Amino acid sequence: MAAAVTNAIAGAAVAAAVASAPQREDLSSTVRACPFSSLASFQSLSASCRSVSTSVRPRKNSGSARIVCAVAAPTSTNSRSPSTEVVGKPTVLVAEKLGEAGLELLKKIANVDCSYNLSQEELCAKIPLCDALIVRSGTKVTREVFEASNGRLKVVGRAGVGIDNVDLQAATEVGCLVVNAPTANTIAAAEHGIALLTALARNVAQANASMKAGEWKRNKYVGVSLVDKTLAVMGFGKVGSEVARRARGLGMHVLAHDPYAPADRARAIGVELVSFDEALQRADFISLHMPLTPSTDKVFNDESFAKCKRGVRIVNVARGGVIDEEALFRALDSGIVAQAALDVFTVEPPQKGDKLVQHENVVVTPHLGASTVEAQEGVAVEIAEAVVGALQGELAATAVNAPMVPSEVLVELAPYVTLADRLGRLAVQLVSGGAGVKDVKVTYTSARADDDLDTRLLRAMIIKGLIEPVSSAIINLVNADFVAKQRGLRISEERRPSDSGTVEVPLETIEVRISHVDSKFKTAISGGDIVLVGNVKGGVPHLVRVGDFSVDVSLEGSIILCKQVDQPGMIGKVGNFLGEQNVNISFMSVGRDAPRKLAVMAIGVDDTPTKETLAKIGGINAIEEFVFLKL
Ligand SMILES: NC(=O)c1ccc[n+]([C@@H]2O[C@H](COP(=O)([O-])OP(=O)(O)OC[C@H]3O[C@@H](n4cnc5c(N)ncnc54)[C@H](O)[C@@H]3O)[C@@H](O)[C@H]2O)c1
Ligand SMILES: O=C(O)[C@H](O)COP(=O)(O)O
Repeated sequence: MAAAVTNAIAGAAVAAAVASAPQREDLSSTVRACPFSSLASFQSLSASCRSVSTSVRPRKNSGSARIVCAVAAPTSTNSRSPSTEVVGKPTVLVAEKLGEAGLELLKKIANVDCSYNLSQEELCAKIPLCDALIVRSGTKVTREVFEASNGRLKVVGRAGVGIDNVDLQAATEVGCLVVNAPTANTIAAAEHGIALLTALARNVAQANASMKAGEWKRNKYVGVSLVDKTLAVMGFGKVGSEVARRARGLGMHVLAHDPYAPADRARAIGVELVSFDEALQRADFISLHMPLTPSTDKVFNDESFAKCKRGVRIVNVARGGVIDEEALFRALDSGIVAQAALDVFTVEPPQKGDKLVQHENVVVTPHLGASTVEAQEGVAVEIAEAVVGALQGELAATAVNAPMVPSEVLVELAPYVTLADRLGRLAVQLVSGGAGVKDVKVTYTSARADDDLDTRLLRAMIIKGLIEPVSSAIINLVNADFVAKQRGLRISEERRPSDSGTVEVPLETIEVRISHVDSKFKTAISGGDIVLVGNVKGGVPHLVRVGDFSVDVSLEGSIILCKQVDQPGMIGKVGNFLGEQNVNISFMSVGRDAPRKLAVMAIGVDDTPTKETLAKIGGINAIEEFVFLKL
C-alpha cells in the first residue's frame, strides 16, 4: 500500500528540525537564492576569478591578497527606502568622506547615502536600510550596529587598512563580509612616518611654533642626525617595509621586528630581522607599524620602555593602542624616551588638553597618515571595487573575516559547490521527527592527494543546505561554521581515495550521511543513517544514490522519490498524473535490487505538483512510499 498521502505532502513542508533551529518554516517560503545556486551566477563569479587569478595568491597574515566568495546582494525592497532610493538597487551607506572616484563607482550599481558624523544611535537607526556600509577609522562598527541591521547588511568596507574599529566577530556571526583597502594608503603612511621621523630629529614642529610666537631660539632647537643611527621598524608589513626602504636611503641602519616577516624581503631591503627585545636594546629611533590586535595592545609599556636605550625617539603612525600612553608619558618625563611623534591615539580625538599631546617633547598630527589626495582617491576606488564586487556576489580579494579560497580552486569547484548545497537541502528534507539534525558526516571521494582538495567551501555549502530550509538563518562562507557550531550541528569530514577516478577531476562523489534521525522516506536509510550521494556529470550536479539504491537524477527543479515494486507501466502511470497537471518531467531514473523486486524511482520535475497530483501518485498500488523534495 502506498504511504499516506499526508506524509508525502509533508515532505514538501520540511518538518525536520535542524538542531535548535529557532523557527520552522514551510520550505517554499524559505528556499533562498544562494550565491552559487545557479551555474550562471557561479560562472560570472568564475570569470572574475580568472581576471584576478594571476595576481592572487594566498597571503600570510595580511601581506598578500586573499580571495573568498562573497555574498550576493539582496535588493533593497524589503525595508523602508530613503526617498531618493531606486527600488531594486542595493543601498550603500558611506559614513565617512570617500574620494569622488569611489563614489562614482558605487553609484553605478547602488543608491549611495553619504551621511557623515553619525552618532551610534543614528548609525543603528540607518543600518537596517543598508546593504553595505563604508567607513574609515572614525566610525565604530560595533556588535550593536550588526544586530540593528536585522540581517540586511551584507558587507562592511573599511576604506583603509586597520579594521580594529570593526567588530569582526559580530560581523562573522551575522554572515556579514568585511573587506578593507589594504594597499592604496601604504605609501602615504610610510611618507608620513618619515616626515615625523625627520621632524622629530630636527624639532621642526617645536621650532615652527616658537618662531610663530615671535621667538628666535637657534640654540634650543639643535637636533640630532639620522645618518648612521639605528632605526627599529616594529611591524615589517606594507608600511613598515616602505619606511625601512626610505630610512636606508637616509643612511640609517635598519632593524625590523615582525614575527611573521619573510627573511628574503628583509634581506632585499638590507634590513636585519631581530627579536622584540633586541630591537628595543639597539634602536636610536623606533617606528611602529604593527596592527592593533590583542597581542599588540599596549605592547609598548613600562616594561618595554625600560629595555630601550636611554634617549630613544619613537614614531607611531600605526595605532594609538599599541602604546600604553601613561607609560609613554612617564618614559618621556624620566628621559628614557627623548621625543615621540604620534599620529594615532588610543582615543581619537584625544581629550582637549591631553597631557601627552601637550608634552613639549611630543609632536602630534591628527591621524593624517593616509590623508594625501592620491591615497584617498586610491583607497576610495579600492574599497568601492571590493564592495561592488561583494554586492554582486563576486569575489572579495580583500576579505578579512572569511577563509581564503584561491580563485583557481573556486573555478574548479563551482559545480561541486552547487552539488554540496543541494545534497544538504535534500538530506534535511528527508529527516522526520523532532530529534533534530546533530551529526552529519560528509565523505569526499577523490583520486587526488589528501592535501589537494580544499573542502571549506563545500562544507559551508552543505551547512547552508542543511540549515536554510528549516530556519530563518542565512548562511554563507563567512558564517557557516559559526552557525553550525552555534546550533550544535557537528559536521565531520572524511576523504575516501577513488580507485576509478582521475586526478583531472577534483571529486568523484560527495556523500552526506545524517545520523541519529528518523526518515520520512525509509528507503533513504542505509546502515541506520540517511544517506545521499551525488556527483557532477557534464558540469551538472546529479543525485546518484539514495540509501542503498542507485539512481541518477539531475539536481534541478524538484524531485519525487518513490519506493515501489518494480513492474511494467510504473513510469507511465506516474508520468500520466504529472502530465495531466502540466508538470514537466526533466529526468527519470529507476534503481532496483533486481528485476521485479523493490526499486527506487527518482523523477525530476520542473514545476511543483499540486497536493492532489501527489495524492494520486501516492495512491498507485505498487508505490510503498514516496516523498516530494524541493531544491
Ligand atoms: N596613520 C595612518 O593613517 C595609517 C595609515 C595606514 C596604515 N596604518 C596602520 O599601520 C599599521 C600597518 O599597516 P600595513 O598596511 O603595513 O599593515 P600590514 O598588515 O601590511 O603590516 C602589519 C605587519 O605587522 C606585523 N605584526 C603583527 N603582529 C606583530 C607584532 N606583535 N609585532 C611585530 N609585528 C607584528 C604583521 O606580520 C605585518 O607584517 C596598521 O595598524 C594600519 O592600520 C595607519
Ligand atoms: O588604517 C588605516 O588605513 C589608516 O589608519 C587610515 O585611517 P583613515 O582612513 O581613518 O585615515
